[in-house]
Amino acid sequence: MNNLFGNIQNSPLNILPKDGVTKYYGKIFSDEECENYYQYLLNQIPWENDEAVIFGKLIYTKRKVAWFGEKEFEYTYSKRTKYAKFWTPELLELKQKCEEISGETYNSCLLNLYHDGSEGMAYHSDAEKDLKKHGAIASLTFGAERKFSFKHKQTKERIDISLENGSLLVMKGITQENWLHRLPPTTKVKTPRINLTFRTIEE
Ligand SMILES: O=C(O)CCC(=O)C(=O)O
Ligand SMILES: [Fe+2]
Repeated sequence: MNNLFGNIQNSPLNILPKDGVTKYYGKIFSDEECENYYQYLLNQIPWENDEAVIFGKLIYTKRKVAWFGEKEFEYTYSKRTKYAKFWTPELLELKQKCEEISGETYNSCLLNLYHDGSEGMAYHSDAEKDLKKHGAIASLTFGAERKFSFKHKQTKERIDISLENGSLLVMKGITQENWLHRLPPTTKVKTPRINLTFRTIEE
């Protein structure tokens, strides 16, 4: 069906049974686009690994991070204030693609580089005060396919999904209020995965 944005697949179903809306669009890039973006991100992003507090979350793992946005948004990093770097043309392309497909807008992006399955991210929700309340978060995956898990804060119900190369996942509505999510470590994955989460910062 054609709409404002061209030829977009039917909106996928909510993968959460209640208390939030999270949609998995599957692979949205061609194999060639995936490879080009993967190489670009791996080699051209100024990855940093250090302790950091981003959106109130202490980061102390081996995974690397980078932070971009439409302006120099600030965040606390090892007790120093760091500023978002301005979008690169490639990140802007990726942002626009997420916006077209999800029908939402974003003004910043946190990037994560997990070198292999030994690196992951513990259960958390992304609902810090700087983030727009109930704002959508669009998550892109390039590289290794990894499992991603949700856990309901009250019922402890779990939902697992596999995030494939070139895929888009969008969490929105009251998802962050009611569900935690994590990227579990695994011994099975030996290659890097790059994740981009597009978000909306409110000042
Ligand atoms: O790597 C992922 O898929 C998730 C990353 C994440 O949850 C975050 O950066 O807040
Ligand atoms: Fe998150």
